[in-house]
Amino acid sequence: MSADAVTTPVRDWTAPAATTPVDSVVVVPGSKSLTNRLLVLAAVAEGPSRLRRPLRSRDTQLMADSLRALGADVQDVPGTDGLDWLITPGPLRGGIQVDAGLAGTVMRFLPAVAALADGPVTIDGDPRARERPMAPVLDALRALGVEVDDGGRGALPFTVRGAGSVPGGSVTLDASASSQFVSGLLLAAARFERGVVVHHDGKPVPSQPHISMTVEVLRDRGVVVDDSEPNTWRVEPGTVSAFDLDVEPDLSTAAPFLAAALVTRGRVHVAGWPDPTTQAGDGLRDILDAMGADVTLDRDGLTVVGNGPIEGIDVDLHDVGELTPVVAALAALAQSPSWLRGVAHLRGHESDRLAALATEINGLGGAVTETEDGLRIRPAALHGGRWATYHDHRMAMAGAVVGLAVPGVVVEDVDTTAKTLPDFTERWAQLLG
Ligand SMILES: O=C(O)C1=C[C@@H](OP(=O)(O)O)[C@@H](O)[C@H](O)C1
Ligand SMILES: C=C(OP(=O)(O)O)C(=O)O
Repeated sequence: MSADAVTTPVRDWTAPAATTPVDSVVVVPGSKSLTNRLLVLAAVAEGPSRLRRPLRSRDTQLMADSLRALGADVQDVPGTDGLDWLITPGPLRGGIQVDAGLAGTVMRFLPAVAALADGPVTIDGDPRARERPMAPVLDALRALGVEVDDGGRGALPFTVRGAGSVPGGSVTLDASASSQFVSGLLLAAARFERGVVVHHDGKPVPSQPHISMTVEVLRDRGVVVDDSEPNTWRVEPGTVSAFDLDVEPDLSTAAPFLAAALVTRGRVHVAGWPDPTTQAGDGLRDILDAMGADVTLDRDGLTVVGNGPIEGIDVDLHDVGELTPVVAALAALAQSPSWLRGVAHLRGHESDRLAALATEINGLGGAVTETEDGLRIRPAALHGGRWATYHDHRMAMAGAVVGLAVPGVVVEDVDTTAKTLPDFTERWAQLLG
């Protein structure tokens, strides 16, 4: 959808209340963050790559479509479990427009790739995407020798004037609003003439596991990355090796399903939980344990059992911000107060998640106070009502979690979950049997 597109009718969905404890084995699809990183790397690699069990969702389709427009051949091929992606890199071409939708990974990862194209690449997205912070990436690209036209907005839409090559070099930016600013520069930097040295200067960078993920996927492709100095990342110029690999399941997508074990005092097993992993969602193990669940990781996967009331939690979510909506939903159902801290940057996510969570939980009778960088959530008796989702997949999933315990929660525009999980409501029905 472009910012000017006509909006389609939305589907409201009454979240099913659980009448019995859930007891379910859940298979979640591939990680959004890994799929979109690997698609980018495949498009700048030295040969064809195969992505097995990739996530197929709005965010990853937008990335695949954008890379096709840029000249990569991205084919659907039958895999062992659904369709794989076979990506053959081609000369990167300009003279195109691409749609980032509401995908942070597309809007922040593509500009550096577009800079390698042989002409202008215009990137736009949903209306809300135009409000998401973008300026540090565009300014950094300019400092690295790339021409970017953004009409002075520092936001979508903008045009990267690809010149076929990027000089690269050293750049300082403030990545306190999003780790994706750093990841987006590093992912394409091996193809810059001098590589890149990125320095962060500002409040701490959020979502550190996502930067570790970027560094790891680059190193696994033979790219030399030095992250030994705090807040500095150096990528040497060189080639990116082609690959053939399985995408790990998306652990952040697992969050609402695991939360259901606590809410219903049931049991949920997520198959194939990777260990070790750089995914932020792995933080769920400690968070759910602290909220009163029994959490067991073994070679088959992760099992979460809810045996008693949900405990409130005092937690800094700065590194794992994308878990906040589901943690807030659990906190709203807890028997003791919670304080979710360190997530001011969530105001620039798909929605202003702090405002959205406070508004929606309070709208059901909750007791939530927004702080500058988080939420204070006190126990309160909740009642049914409408739950607005603000085009935010994780708001919809948080509404589903609340609805397990509170009959009559109507999640507006539930299909916004297509950003990362197109068949969310079917999977939720399966979870509840
Ligand atoms: O690089 C990535 O794949 C992501 C980084 C994080 O972004 P922020 O650092 O903007 O929070 C995370 O919240 C987002 O869901 C995915
Ligand atoms: C912040 C998120 O997404 P994006 O990749 O669009 O930033 C998210 O999925 O929680």
